[in-house]
Amino acid sequence: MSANTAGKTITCKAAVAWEAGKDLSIEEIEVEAPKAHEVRIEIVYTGVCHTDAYTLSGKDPEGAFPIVLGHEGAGIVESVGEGVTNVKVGDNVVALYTPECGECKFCKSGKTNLCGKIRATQGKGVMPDSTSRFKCKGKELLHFMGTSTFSQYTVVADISVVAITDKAPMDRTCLLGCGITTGYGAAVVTANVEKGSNVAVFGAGCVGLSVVQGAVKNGAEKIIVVDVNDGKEAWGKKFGATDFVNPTKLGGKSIQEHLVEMTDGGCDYTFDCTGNVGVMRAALEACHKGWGQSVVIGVAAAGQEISTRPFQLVTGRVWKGCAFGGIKGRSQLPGLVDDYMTNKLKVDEFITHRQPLNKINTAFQDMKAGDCIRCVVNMREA
Ligand SMILES: NC(=O)C1=CN([C@@H]2O[C@H](COP(=O)(O)OP(=O)(O)OC[C@H]3O[C@@H](n4cnc5c(N)ncnc54)[C@H](O)[C@@H]3O)[C@@H](O)[C@H]2O)C=CC1
Ligand SMILES: N[C@@H](CCC(=O)N[C@@H](CSC=O)C(=O)NCC(=O)O)C(=O)O
Ligand SMILES: [Zn+2]
Ligand SMILES: [Zn+2]
Repeated sequence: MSANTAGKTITCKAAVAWEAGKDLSIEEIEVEAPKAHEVRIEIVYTGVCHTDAYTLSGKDPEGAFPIVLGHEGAGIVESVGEGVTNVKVGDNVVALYTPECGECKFCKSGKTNLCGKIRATQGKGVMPDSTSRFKCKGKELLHFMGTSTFSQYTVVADISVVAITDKAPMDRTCLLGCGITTGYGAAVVTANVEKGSNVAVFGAGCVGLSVVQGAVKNGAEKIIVVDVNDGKEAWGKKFGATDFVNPTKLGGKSIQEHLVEMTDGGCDYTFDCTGNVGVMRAALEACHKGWGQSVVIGVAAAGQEISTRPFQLVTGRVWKGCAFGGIKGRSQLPGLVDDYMTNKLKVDEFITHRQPLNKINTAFQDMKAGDCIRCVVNMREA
């Protein structure tokens, strides 16, 4: 399609979220050509993440409608706007909801993967020039997380995309656009789990299992998966967890008390991968006095707040969090793809469900079922 479509508007199918709390609607939409420093991508596969469902539910304070959701996508560059040098037509790419400009205060700090360059417009659902590239039935549609991967074609800022090898299958690399990278990075980059550590991972979905994978990579000794779903014990063990605890089966004892007993005083690292603020508190309080670190990864609903006794922090526990695992997408994602290609990073194992674009609402239902780790949507099957 690229030879004929560069510079022109493309009409394609997309799953449109017209309003909060309603199913997505498969529509023909118009996708404008990329402007300067923008890239138009044919999205070939996208994952569906709980954050998409969270925004669709209406609980995201930044959520606005109508919008094209989706942020876990892989595809092929169809055309580029003026001044784009980091990717070219035909490149296989992954869309990045955490961009990397390399020039802003955040990027230059060496302390975070959060890039400030386009965050304000991204949060408002528009491109960096404050306009949208999507239209449907004469109405403008908003962009989501700078990526909008639930469209067969999308436009992103050039700093929100990274080229990867064309040898890696896109139905797998799409998952590196969020869930796997988030959990793995949280363990390997954000916490930088030490060899021999005790680790507890609350919530064994795609994110939590990826934390387990990262903790194994860094040589953790004890990796305890905590989940209310007993079916997650086998999943945890498959990724290298050593223990499993169902917190609803402790006969009245709190999960933090149980973990402190299991680990001779508390965990060196804990991770919340549930988005439940009560779990976040338990994860902090399960940490070892003096040095235990708890990483918040889960996205809590609007209005929810975390709390604990300040004494927990006075006595040396550390509460922190991360987005996209602390991974810098343009610098570090190609390395993760290489790790996948050389069997150092599990990706295939996360795919439990598949759907075509025209069944994307079924993909959302799949995601909410207890047996789903990730559902991958084929965007060419509409
Ligand atoms: N910070 C970031 O950059 C990112 C955050 N997220 C967020 O991470 C969270 C996890 O995502 P997924 O793994 O895809 O979700 P998931 O729903 O597949 O997994 C969550 C797991 O937590 C378990 N769980 C629920 N309540 C629990 C409780 N009270 N105690 C113990 N376990 C409990 C569930 O049984 C499930 O196995 C979501 O909130 C998502 O929005 C996702 C990607 C990136
Ligand atoms: N918009 C929400 C917060 C949603 C959120 O925390 N998003 C994460 C990624 S979750 C991916 O599945 C994120 O990247 N956060 C950093 C950021 O700058 O948005 C709200 O307003 O609460
Ligand atoms: Zn996500
Ligand atoms: Zn930046």
